[in-house]
Amino acid sequence: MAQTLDGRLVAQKLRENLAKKVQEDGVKATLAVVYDPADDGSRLYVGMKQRAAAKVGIATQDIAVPAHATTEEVQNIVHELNENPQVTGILIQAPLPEQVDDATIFATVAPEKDVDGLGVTNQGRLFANEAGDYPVAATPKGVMTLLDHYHLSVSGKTAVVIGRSQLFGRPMAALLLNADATVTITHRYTPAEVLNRLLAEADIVVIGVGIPAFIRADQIKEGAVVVDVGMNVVNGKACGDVDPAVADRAAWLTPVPGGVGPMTIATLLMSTYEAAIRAKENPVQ
Ligand SMILES: Nc1nc(=O)c2c([nH]1)NC[C@@H]1CN(c3ccc(C(=O)N[C@@H](CCC(=O)O)C(=O)O)cc3)C=[N+]21
Repeated sequence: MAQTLDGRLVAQKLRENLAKKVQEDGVKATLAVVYDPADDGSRLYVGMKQRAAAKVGIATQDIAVPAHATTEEVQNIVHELNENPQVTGILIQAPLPEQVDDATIFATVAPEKDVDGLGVTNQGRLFANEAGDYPVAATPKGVMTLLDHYHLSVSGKTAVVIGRSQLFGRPMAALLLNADATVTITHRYTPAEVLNRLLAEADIVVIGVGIPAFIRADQIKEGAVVVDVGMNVVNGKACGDVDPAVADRAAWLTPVPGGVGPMTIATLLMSTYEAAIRAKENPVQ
């Protein structure tokens, strides 16, 4: 039976440490969250982020995108937040209304306020494995923190990332590569037999495709580490992309809920705090 990678527990520790630091440093951080209020998931997750931020002493400001806003209009909202000295961090909650190009909006966020690391400057730094402090997408960074907490080294391991989004798959693969794993990214055009061949060899599998039970136990190598980034609702209950029976073959598995989700939120808050500290140390002239 797989051991649990308990994201809820680790995230709670991270938030407790962060709350102490925010208090000691007296840093004022304000996170602006730009989101689509017509998206059920976004309303739920934005509410969770606000409550978690309030508990650690980070202020939030939520900006609802009007239903018919154009990409340019949302860019203008972001420009104003970029110039607002009160706002230390900006999160673009995906997905925005469908007529808005998410990637263009991510790229509009000022790099020093881009706390989810989704703009081209910060993604470029990540892909170049640049040294130094810069924000990295919260979900994949949270996955790395969780693996590290359980002393699961990725160096020299074979990793398969399923999904190639700007939010998850691409930065996940970059982080694993930067940590010296041998990484393959698969996606919707990867033939099933290729995926199965790769999974049979994978020491680490990280999946985020939004399809319940996409991965079954017989596809996984015995003793693998399986990280489930999926966030689905089936019969009113949260579930991931991994069939629960995977626990019979994997050595380690993240639950849903209680795995990657809480790590994402704790990581976002830490990145928001770090951006506010950097802003204090290097004020923009
Ligand atoms: N720029 C951007 N960054 C994101 O990080 C981002 C985003 N856009 N858009 C949407 C997704 C989704 N997301 C979640 C975060 C936490 C939980 C979470 O904590 N879930 C709870 C369960 C919640 C429930 O019960 O439904 C858990 O897994 O335990 C879920 C989903 C962040 N996202």
